[in-house]
Formats: sequence, structure tokens, C-alpha cells
Amino acid sequence: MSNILDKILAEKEKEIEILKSTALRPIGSEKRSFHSHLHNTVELAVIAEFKRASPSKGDINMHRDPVSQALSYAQNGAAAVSVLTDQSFFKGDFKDLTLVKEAVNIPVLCKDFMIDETQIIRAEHAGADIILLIAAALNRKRLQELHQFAQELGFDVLVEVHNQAEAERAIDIGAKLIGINNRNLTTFHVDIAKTEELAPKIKKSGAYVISESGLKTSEDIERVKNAGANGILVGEAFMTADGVSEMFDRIKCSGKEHSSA
Ligand SMILES: O=P(O)(O)OC[C@@H](O)[C@@H](O)c1c[nH]c2ccccc12
Repeated sequence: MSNILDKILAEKEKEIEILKSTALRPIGSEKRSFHSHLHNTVELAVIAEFKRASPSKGDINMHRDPVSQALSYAQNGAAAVSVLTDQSFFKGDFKDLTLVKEAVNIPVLCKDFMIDETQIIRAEHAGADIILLIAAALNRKRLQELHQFAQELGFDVLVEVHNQAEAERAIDIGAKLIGINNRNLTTFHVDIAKTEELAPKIKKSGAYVISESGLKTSEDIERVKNAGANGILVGEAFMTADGVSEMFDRIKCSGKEHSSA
């Protein structure tokens, strides 16, 4: 047990112990659908993330307010907002997610490391509409069980993959929303070619592809668009920019004719 994912999952086991003692029950509340947004658009969907810090980057931006950041994401045309809720490694908070949910009317993704049903129930209580399941953190059986559990509660489920075997598992369990993480969670190495490598097979299955991590320039965005991505998940570039609109302009301009400027 040495890599960062193992460390995070060990911490999650402790959280789960505490959560279980609270015996939270599922609500089955109505969720905002991200899937239907994708169904109704040909535009690249942007999931804009609120991320204060990360194990790979340390502090990214400790001063931003989650509500004003999320409002500007929504005003600039984000299709969904992602909120890091892990405290120990990402300095996130479930309270951030609840505040964001109340402030915007687009779907909110709970960005955490889910390995147990109780965490999904807690995310539901906090107001999440979309759940992330990381294939690298779950064996096939648990991935399938948690996927089904979250879907039954009405969540859209984003299944995150980083290699062919994980992509196949995600397709096999019938995932309709598959995120390709360009960042290797154990080495932190980022390579946008991951999206180019894995997108074709995923697209063939009929699932939507979201390209995640390390996206900054119009060239990055154009590459993943050309690879077939239906959406992108962007954190750092939004959190470090003075205003978020420039990044949205970059996204809108990608794929169009380059200006000489
Ligand atoms: O800040 P970036 O490089 O734009 O990346 C955003 C997002 O993809 C990243 O935060 C992420 C992708 N998968 C994760 C799983 C857990 C925590 C975080 C993540």
C-alpha cells in the first residue's frame, strides 16, 4: 500500500465506518439530468469543477468562494458543476456541494472516491445529481453493484476509466457516461492521448465520452473533440484563471477556424 489511490481509499474506509453509524437512508429525491442534456445537444458539454487543492498540485486556489465560482460557471454555459467533496486530499467539503446545488440550476456532480453505498446516500442528502465511480478503485462486482444502486436512486453515473481493461469493464456493466481520465491517478502523469486511445471503443458502445483532466488550451480541447468527446471535465484551468469566461471562449472557439491572433 503505497500509491496515492490506495492511501485515499484507506481514508475512505474510515469515513465509511463513521457514516455507517449514522444509518442515513436513501431519499430517492428528484435529480437534474445531465444525460438528457447530452442527448439534446451536439455542442461539447462542459463540466466545470470547483477544486481548491489536489494531491498532484497542492493548493490550487484556496480563496475562491464555491457559490460565486459555480454561478459564473453556470452563467458562462457550463452543462454541469463538479464539486470535490473529499476533505483529506482535496480540501473539499459536502457543504460546498450543498451550497452550489442551491445556487445553480444545472446538475451537480459529487467528486469523491465512492466504494460503498453509504457514500452515495450521503451524496444524495447533500444534493448531488451525478455520481462518479472510479473503475480503478472498484472490482467489477462492486462497480456493477454501485452503478446499479446509484442509477436506482435516479443518479446519472459517470464511470471513470484510464486504460482499455477499465473501459471494457465500464462498457460491460452498461455505463452510459464514461469519463476518460487523462491523468493517471497513481503516477499523476497527464496525457491527452489517453482520450484519443480510448474514445473510439467507448463511442462504439453507444456511451457518451467525457474527457477529464489536464485540459487547458484550445489545442487540447480540439484534440479531445476530434477524438469524439461529447464533454470535458475541467478543474485547474478554471480555478487558476482570473475570470472563467476566457476558458469558455477557448472551448467555444476550438474546432472553428483559427484566427491569426
Ligand atoms: O484540474 P484538472 O486537471 O482540469 O482535472 C479535473 C478533473 O478531471 C480531476 O479533478 C479529476 C478527475 N478524476 C478525478 C477523480 C478524483 C478526484 C479528481 C479527479
